[in-house]
Amino acid sequence: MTEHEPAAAVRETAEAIATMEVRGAATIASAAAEALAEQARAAAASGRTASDPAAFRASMRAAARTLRETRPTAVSLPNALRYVLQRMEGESVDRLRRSVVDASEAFVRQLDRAREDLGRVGANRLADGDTVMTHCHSTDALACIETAVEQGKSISAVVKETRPRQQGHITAEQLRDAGVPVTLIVDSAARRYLDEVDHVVVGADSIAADGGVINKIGTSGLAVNARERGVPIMTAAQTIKLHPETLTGHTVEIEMRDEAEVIDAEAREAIGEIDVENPAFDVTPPRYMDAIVTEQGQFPPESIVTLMRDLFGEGAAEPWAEP
Ligand SMILES: O=C(COP(=O)(O)O)[C@H](O)[C@H](O)COP(=O)(O)O
Repeated sequence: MTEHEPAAAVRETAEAIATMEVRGAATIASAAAEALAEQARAAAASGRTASDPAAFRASMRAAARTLRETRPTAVSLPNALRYVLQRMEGESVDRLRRSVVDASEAFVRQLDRAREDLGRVGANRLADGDTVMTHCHSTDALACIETAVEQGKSISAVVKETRPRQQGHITAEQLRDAGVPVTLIVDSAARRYLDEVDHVVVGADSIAADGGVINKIGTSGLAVNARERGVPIMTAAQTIKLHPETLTGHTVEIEMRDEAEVIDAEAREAIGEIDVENPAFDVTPPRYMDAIVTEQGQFPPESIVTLMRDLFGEGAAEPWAEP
C-alpha cells in the first residue's frame, strides 16, 4: 500500500460494491464502514501513514473517496463514510486509528439496532393472516415481516422477481427460511396479484427531503398500482437512508447500469441497432407512499423533512474531500 493507494481491503470492498456482490443500501453502508476500519489498521501499520497523523488522515479521506465512487444512489454509503470520518480524532496515529475503528464498530452496531427497532414498528402495521407483496431485496423491509412472524402472526408473501438482477430470489429464500409461504411472480404480474395482498412493503436507497422514495426500479409503478387498488404501501428505511443534500435542493443521482444486465450479447446482435437503457432505481412521489417506517417511528412521507433537519441540520459535510 502506498500513501495514496487505499488498503487492499478497501479496494476489494469497493470492487464488491461496484459489481453488486455486496448490495442493498444497509449492507453497502456497513461494508464501507468496516472497510474504513481496515484502512485505519493498515495505515497505522505501514509507511509514512504509520508515523505522520496528517498522512494518516489523508489516507483515510482517499479510502473514503474510493468507496464513495462505487455506486451513486444509496445515500447510506456517504452517510456511513461521514459518520466514521467525522469521529476521527486524536493527535497521534494510534489515537486516530482507535477513533476510526471505534466509530466503525459503533456505526455497524447502530445499523443492526435500527433495523431491529424499525422491524417492530413495521410489524405493528401487519396483522395476523396478512399477505404482503415485496419488491427487490431489502433487509429493512424483511425486518418488518420477520418481526411480525416472530410475534406469532401468520404472514404470507407475494414476491416480485425484480428484473434485471432478480433480487426477489434472495427475498423469496429468506422469507421461506423464516417460515413464510412465498409465491414468486414476474414483475409485470404485480397488478394482478395486488388484489390478493394486504400490504406492499419495500425498502429505500435514499429518501428525499420532500418525502420522495428512491428505491429499486419498478417501485414507483408498483406504488401507483397499489394506490389504484387501495393497497397500503410502506417504505421500511432506517434514518441513514435520509439524503441530507436534498435539504439544499440537490437531486438524487439515479444509477444507470450496464445494458448487459438487460440483454445478452447474442440477443443484442440478433436485434441490431437499438438503444438499451438500464436505470437501477426510480423515485416514488410522496403522495403514493402511505408511510415511511424508521427506527424512530413511522412518518407520513411529507413530514420526513422535520426528522431530516433534526438529524442532519441544513446540509451535508464532505469530510472525505481533499483539503
Ligand atoms: O433497492 C434496493 C437494492 O438495490 P440493489 O440490489 O441495486 O443494491 C433495496 O430495496 C434498498 O437498497 C434497501 O435495502 P436495505 O433495506 O437492505 O438497505
